[in-house]
Amino acid sequence: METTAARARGITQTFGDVIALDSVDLDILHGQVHGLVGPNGAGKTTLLGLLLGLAVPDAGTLQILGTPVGRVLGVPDGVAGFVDGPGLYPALTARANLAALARLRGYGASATRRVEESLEQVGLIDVADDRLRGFSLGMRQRLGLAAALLTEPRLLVLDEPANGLDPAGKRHVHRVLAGLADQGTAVVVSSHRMDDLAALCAEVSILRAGRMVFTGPVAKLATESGPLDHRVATSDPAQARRIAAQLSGLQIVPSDAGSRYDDALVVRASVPTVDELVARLVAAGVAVRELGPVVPPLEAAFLALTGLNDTDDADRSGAEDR
Ligand SMILES: Nc1ncnc2c1ncn2[C@@H]1O[C@H](COP(=O)(O)OP(=O)(O)OP(=O)(O)O)[C@@H](O)[C@H]1O
Repeated sequence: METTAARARGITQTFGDVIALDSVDLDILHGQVHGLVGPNGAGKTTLLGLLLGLAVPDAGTLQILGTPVGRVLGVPDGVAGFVDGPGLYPALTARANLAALARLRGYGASATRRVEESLEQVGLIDVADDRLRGFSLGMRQRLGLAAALLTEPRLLVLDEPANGLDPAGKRHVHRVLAGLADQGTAVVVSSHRMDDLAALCAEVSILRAGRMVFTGPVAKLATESGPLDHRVATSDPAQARRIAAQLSGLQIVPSDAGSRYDDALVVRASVPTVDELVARLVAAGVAVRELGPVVPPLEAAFLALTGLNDTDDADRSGAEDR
């Protein structure tokens, strides 16, 4: 089987004066969950829409499941998913929604099996005969995923599938997506937040204002952030500060008024320099009680690459999502 499920080269998409995607390259591999992340308006939905055949790019080439995408709209064979929320009928039950889709797609004898398996997979079997109208946002998201799974896709494209899900629901959906990837499906999911994707994705792409600022393995992204801020809580903060001040390549980060870091020291330094600080503290008899990055490395790389670390916008958008 071809290892690349989707390949984009130099994809550009404009809406009037707005350049939604600016010469974007992307490779989506079979057997992996690929995360697409970026701030509001970065171009995530536009890119996912292209993968789903909802639009054709103004420039560049796009190949999906081995077939070059031409100028004609339409979901390519073997591709399923949704952008801007799943399109479903509120007056129908979950089961009837899926049965209607299965009929539309002409699944014939395999329709019932596919409907029941999809409901089972997303954990909606117990509410399968409830009308969608009464469903929470998270349950609708799961039914949207079930609708995509009906087609047994080889490329699954989901715009913020964790939107509206509680932590247990999110874990469930993540398990479903990881299971599909294990069976060889290529899965693309978008999110605003790196930490949501870190646990799920082998590869990640970061868009900023229509430009791809990073695409590759998650492990590589962690090395992109440069020196991180580390919080160091010790038995003797004053002595720790004096020792830290003597280390080259280390910057002491001024604590905020009414600090969230209490009297712990916050230092900006590479990991080897932080290791050296710990060695010197211990040698001087200062106990290290807590040590860790203030922002996890992947989140820090995301914030640095998207420019969000200059403001507290990232914290705010995160709070909305949680
Ligand atoms: N149909 C459209 N008409 C005009 N402008 C559009 C259209 N679709 C997207 N845009 C613009 O293109 C840019 C990228 O939008 P897109 O929805 O792809 O971003 P996004 O990363 O999905 O954002 P969000 O996280 O807010 O969903 C934005 O500036 C948006 O306003």
